[in-house]
Amino acid sequence: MALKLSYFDIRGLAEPVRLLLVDKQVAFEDHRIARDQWAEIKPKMIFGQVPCLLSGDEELVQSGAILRHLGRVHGLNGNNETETTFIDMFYEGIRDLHNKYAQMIYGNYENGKDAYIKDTLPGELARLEKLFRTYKNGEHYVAGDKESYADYVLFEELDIHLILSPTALDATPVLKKFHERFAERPNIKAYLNKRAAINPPVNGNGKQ
Ligand SMILES: N[C@@H](CCC(=O)N[C@@H](CS)C(=O)NCC(=O)O)C(=O)O
Repeated sequence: MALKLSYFDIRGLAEPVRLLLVDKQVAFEDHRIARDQWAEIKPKMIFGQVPCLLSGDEELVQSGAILRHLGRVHGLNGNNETETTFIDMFYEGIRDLHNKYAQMIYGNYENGKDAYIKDTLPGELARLEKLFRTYKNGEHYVAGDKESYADYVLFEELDIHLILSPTALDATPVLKKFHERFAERPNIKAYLNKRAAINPPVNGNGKQ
């Protein structure tokens, strides 16, 4: 089934999807929408927004739905109901952190960045680290021995926070190790090297 992922030329909400597809060696067209094309494309999108994954002639939107779909199709969704629910719960927790990050990035970067790093982030990461240790003390993936869609989201979330603050993970060694391990996965490593040469913005307003 031909896949086409449409999004802006930034990392944003599409990057975990790209990471998952690259890691699983699923071929896809990485369609990057230029800002001046958006006015024409927006009305064609189900919710007027992207990312959008075109799978054959099926149009999938909402980043969480896209990730869960790929999770089911590629066996990245846990081995049983308990694991699947845990993975969903973990994903939603990351989304909550990402919403706080996005509020700061888009709404209050100049005045809010330092306070976000100092007052908001440590508690958020500590909670995620505690949850991450649920399975096998966090030595592998979100749900234990096998990767899930939430691992790609977690990796990207940690990665963008390291851009924001290079010491962000110093107080959460288990998450820090996960980030280091995940970056060494051969397909991810090759993608990260390729991406570094282009260095696309993380966010739509160029702040990161
Ligand atoms: N809940 C949606 C949010 C999608 C969203 O906010 N997309 C933004 C880019 S990150 C967008 O399309 N912005 C352009 C617009 O709204 O016109 C999801 O998770 O996919």
